[in-house]
This record gives sequence, C-alpha cells and structure tokens, in this order.
Amino acid sequence: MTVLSVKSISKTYHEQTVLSSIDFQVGRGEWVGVVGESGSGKSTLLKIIGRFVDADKGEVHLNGTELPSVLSQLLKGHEQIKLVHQEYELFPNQTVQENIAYALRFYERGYQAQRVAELLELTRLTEVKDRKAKLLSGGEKQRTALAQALAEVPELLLLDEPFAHLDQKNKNVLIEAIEELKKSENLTCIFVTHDANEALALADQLLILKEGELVQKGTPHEVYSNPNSVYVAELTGMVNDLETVNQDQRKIIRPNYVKLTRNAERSKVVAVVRNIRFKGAYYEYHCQDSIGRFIIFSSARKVKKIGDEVLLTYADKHSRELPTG
Ligand SMILES: Nc1ncnc2c1ncn2[C@@H]1O[C@H](COP(=O)(O)OP(=O)(O)OP(=O)(O)O)[C@@H](O)[C@H]1O
Repeated sequence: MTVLSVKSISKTYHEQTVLSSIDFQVGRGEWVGVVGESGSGKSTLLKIIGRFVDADKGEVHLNGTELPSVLSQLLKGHEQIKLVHQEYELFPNQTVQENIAYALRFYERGYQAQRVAELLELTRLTEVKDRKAKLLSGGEKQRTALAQALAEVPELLLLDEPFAHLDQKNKNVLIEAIEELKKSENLTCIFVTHDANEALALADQLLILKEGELVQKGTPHEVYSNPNSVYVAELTGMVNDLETVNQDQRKIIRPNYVKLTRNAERSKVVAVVRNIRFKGAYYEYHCQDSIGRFIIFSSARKVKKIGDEVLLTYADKHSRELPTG
C-alpha cells in the first residue's frame, strides 16, 4: 500500500533550481534512503514532504490525500509526518524521559509512562533517562529526538542525517534501534544520508539526487550493481577506473571484483602497491598501474607490502561503461 506519493515536485531558490520534477512513491513499511552530493536538494525534499517548505510545483499525497500548502496552515509541519533533523529541539533543562513524555502530554498518565518506558528501551536510553538534555552526548540527544518523534508512531518518519556526528559505537546503537523499529512498528521512513554504507544497509529503496534531479532510483543492490552514471557509482561505493572510453564515458569496476593473482596469464593489470589500509575485517590495497589508481580488498593478512609489484585480475562481466555526467 502506498503511503506517500511525491508528484513532479520542483523548487527554486533565488533563480537556482534546487529540485526539478521529483517523482517517487513510498510503500507502507518501506525505508527510503536519499543520497546525493552536498547541495543536491536532499534536505529541501524532506522539508517539502514534512510541510515546512512549499514546493513551487507538484504535489505531495499522504495515503491518497493531497497535503495542503504550508502557507495555508496555521502551523508548519504535519501531525502524521515527523521530521527529525540535526538541530534537535529538546528542552535542555528537562530530563530525557520528560522530553519524551512531552510528546505524549495529551495522553492519560498510565499509558504515557508505559510508552515512555518502551521508547527508552527501543532507543537504548533507559540508563540516562534521568539526565538533563543539556548534559547528553550528541548520540543520546539524537536518540532522544528520535524517541520523541516516535512517541505517537507517525505515518511517515523523516530523518535528516540521523548518523551525522556520531562515533561508531553510537552509530551502531542507533542502527540497531532503527532495525528494531523497522520490525516492530512497521514504520515508513525516508532518511537522508551522506554515508553510502548506511544507505545501502538500511534502505529498501534508494533515491539518488544530483543538482536537484532524481537521477536513479532502485533497490540498494540494483543501484550498487548497475549504477547509471559514474556519479551514482561513486556515491554508492568505491570505483576503479579501467579506461576512459571517450570524453563522456568511463569504464569502471568495483574494488570487490578485482583480485590478486599469481597467474601471469590471468592477470589484466600489473600494478605497484602504494598504500595498505587495515580496515579491521580486511585490508584495502591502493595500487597504481600505468594509467591510474586501483583499489582492491583482501581479507588475507598483509600478503604484500608497499612497493611490491602485484598482478590483478577481474571478470569483464563486472565492469560497467558509464556516462561521466
Ligand atoms: N532557505 C533557503 N534559501 C535559499 N537557498 C536555499 C535555502 N535552503 C536551501 N537552499 C539552497 O538549496 C540548495 C539545496 O540545499 P539542501 O539543503 O536541500 O541540500 P542538501 O543536499 O541537503 O545539502 P547538504 O548535504 O549539504 O545538507 C543549496 O544550494 C542551498 O544553498
């Protein structure tokens, strides 16, 4: 069932086109990741959907009903759409649980207490429930804002950079909380992120924006495996250049498809190891051949060292010829 339909949304600021004819739909329970370079219009899209900004053209429909313009509303926002952005609007002198309870102030006390406890558990905040908001870490503030937004499960949750400024531990806690939400609340969500790994891991559908245009949409697997341009390929993971086909086309391959080989006959590239980065579960080798840089992943302990010559191979079926634009 479709929860949200965005139809031909366009927006201009001071003659700069920020969004151009954006169309997409979101089904119930679906998580949509919006990815794009800085300034590509991601936050503006969320603000238009969340009813904080009016589009110049186009319509937003929630459960089949067109949403009224922001100008015609007394208050900005929409009661069934919750936007959590980076500037958390918490009461600094209230505790975590008081901040969450505020979102439930019109409910009867018993229910309020029960729901607050559930939300504290879900967002892993029980331990800091009595701490004032002004004393929280960035990650705890972010999770408190999320708990507030979820107090009454919205029809649509909008998250603007939910993982920005979080260290890996806090990020993992938030991701776990989000994954639990996906299961337990059948929540529908659109999130904006700079981080390709998170978008690929959490989204059911990816939207790729470039200078205000929706240049590709699809499942993370589709977009990662079959990007329709070098821009999309680079936004969704690492790429190696195999050759510049012509001014407008490049042939690329993902590092995970390039392997070290000892067999000279199988090798397609002879390169020199320039750098080795330990990534925990694997090593990232940065190699250089006569035409440029090659990145490969290897799970083996450092089998090569900087300065070694290496033979690399790959299957042609994994390479893609893509427009550079
Ligand atoms: N209120 C505004 N007035 C004028 N220009 C604006 C306004 N809001 C956004 N813009 C411009 O619109 C463009 C898109 O901004 P937006 O914040 O949507 O991009 P973004 O993709 O979310 O960027 P980032 O990843 O850096 O947050 C930018 O060039 C920005 O300067």
